[in-house]
Amino acid sequence: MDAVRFSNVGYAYPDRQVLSGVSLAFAPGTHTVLTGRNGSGKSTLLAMAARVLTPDSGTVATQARPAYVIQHIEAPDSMPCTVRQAVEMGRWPHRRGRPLRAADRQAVTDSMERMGITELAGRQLRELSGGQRQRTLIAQGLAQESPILLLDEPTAGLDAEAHHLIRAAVAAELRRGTTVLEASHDAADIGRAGRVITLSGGQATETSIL
Ligand SMILES: Nc1ncnc2c1ncn2[C@@H]1O[C@H](COP(=O)(O)OP(=O)(O)OP(=O)(O)O)[C@@H](O)[C@H]1O
Repeated sequence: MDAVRFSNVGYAYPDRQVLSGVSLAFAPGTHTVLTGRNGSGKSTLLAMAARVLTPDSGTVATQARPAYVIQHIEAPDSMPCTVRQAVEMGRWPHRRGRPLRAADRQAVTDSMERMGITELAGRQLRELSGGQRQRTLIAQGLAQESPILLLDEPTAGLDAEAHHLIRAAVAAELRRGTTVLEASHDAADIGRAGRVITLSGGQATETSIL
């Protein structure tokens, strides 16, 4: 069974058609980078895999509920939330309303460590830099321990250390069999992927890797 499958998927925002008849299948444990110009539909495709958006036509199937790391988050002043609490949100799918258990706390602690944000645990999200917030979002995604990880430009705007930590986290996820689907413009990220798909004009094209 495929980890993620798009079958003849189309999607339009009110004023523009973004994707038309896209069919793609991703085998379990594979690493794919989605690339293409700004506005080509990478985020839209990932959001459909995460079930945040519903395709206008065609179907999207996933073997499990994916962990989805969006590109940016707003942290309004009126919303108090520490870094640790934000990462704990990644455990919601496991908890189904029950209190946090030792295994949940361990997953949260490990994910913060993997993203180098342990020292920030008690800080409010609104007090963080953009890069620190991005690390927090990725830690939240890792804490979900889903077999599918969707990353929307995870390294954009981050320093070299964060870049390295994210690459190490992706490599570790692949070793444990996670399917990783990542949007990126970064040549080094693209070079590391097992498979590269370019979006353009609403279509997805496989790019051969030499
Ligand atoms: N909420 C929205 N309402 C209307 N149009 C939107 C909305 N979100 C995205 N779009 C448009 O849909 C197209 C695809 O956007 P999308 O964010 O999927 O592209 P992307 O490939 O991820 O771009 P980038 O590289 O800039 O992140 C763009 O033309 C964008 O302007």
